[in-house]
Amino acid sequence: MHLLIPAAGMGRRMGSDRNKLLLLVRSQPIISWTLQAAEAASLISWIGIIANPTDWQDLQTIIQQEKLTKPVELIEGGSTRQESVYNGLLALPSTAEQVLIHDGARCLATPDLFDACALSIHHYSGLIAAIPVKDTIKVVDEDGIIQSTPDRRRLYAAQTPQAFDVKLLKQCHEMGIREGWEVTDDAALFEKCGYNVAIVQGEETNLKVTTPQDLAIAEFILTAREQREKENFSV
Ligand SMILES: Nc1ccn([C@@H]2O[C@H](COP(=O)(O)OP(=O)(O)OP(=O)(O)O)[C@@H](O)[C@H]2O)c(=O)n1
Ligand SMILES: C[C@](O)(CO)[C@H](O)COP(=O)(O)O
Repeated sequence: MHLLIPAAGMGRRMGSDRNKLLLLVRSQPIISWTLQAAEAASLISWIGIIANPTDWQDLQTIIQQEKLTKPVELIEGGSTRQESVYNGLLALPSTAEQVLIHDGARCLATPDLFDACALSIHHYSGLIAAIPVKDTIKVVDEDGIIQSTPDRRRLYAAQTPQAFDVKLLKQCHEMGIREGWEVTDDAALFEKCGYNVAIVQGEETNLKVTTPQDLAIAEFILTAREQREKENFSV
């Protein structure tokens, strides 16, 4: 299975002066954790990192340090996540029939989650990892006045990995370009084109590192994981 990793963001909400994926969590760049999970996922055979050429040298160094056994390609990013993913789709090897797309910023996704999505995409043409929302969600008008409270039992928070049939996703992106659609995930393009998108159970810990607070939470989760591994090893 081919994996595209959008990694060409600016990290504005992080307030960082460089791509946030190069910031360290537990002494390793965020993107390193993402790559380690992709390397450990047994069903991923090829990795495309979509990034700005200004970061390519740093990324090459990280790729070498990680000693990845899977082929990795660097692909030029766009000015939005949507554009970056489209560039990634155009750069896929012609043999790729299905693709997983996973935000570089979701560095806590487990190899099992990648594999669960890679397995399930054989039954659907589009799917996403997602978890039921825990809060009550309000829809507001432009003045911030609540208009409605959707039934929480029908609400899910979208994560990545997201997986799709490559030909269909390319068509949806091209339709999006023609129609001027601006969306924040690939599933939204699929939905707008009238295709079904299924949900695979995501992970509570699969947060997108977006703000400085998320960095601290990611650090905490990775420390707890390492501690648990040590305890299991010593038993
Ligand atoms: N032009 C862009 C913008 C975002 N991304 C990637 O899409 C993922 C999700 O985006 P987000 O977390 O919003 O990252 P940033 O765009 O860097 O953050 P911000 O919106 O705060 O600037 C990240 O892995 C990011 O690198 C991308 O490949 N190309
Ligand atoms: C794709 C995504 O991670 C699903 O939650 C999210 O939509 C990315 O959005 P962002 O606006 O780029 O943070």
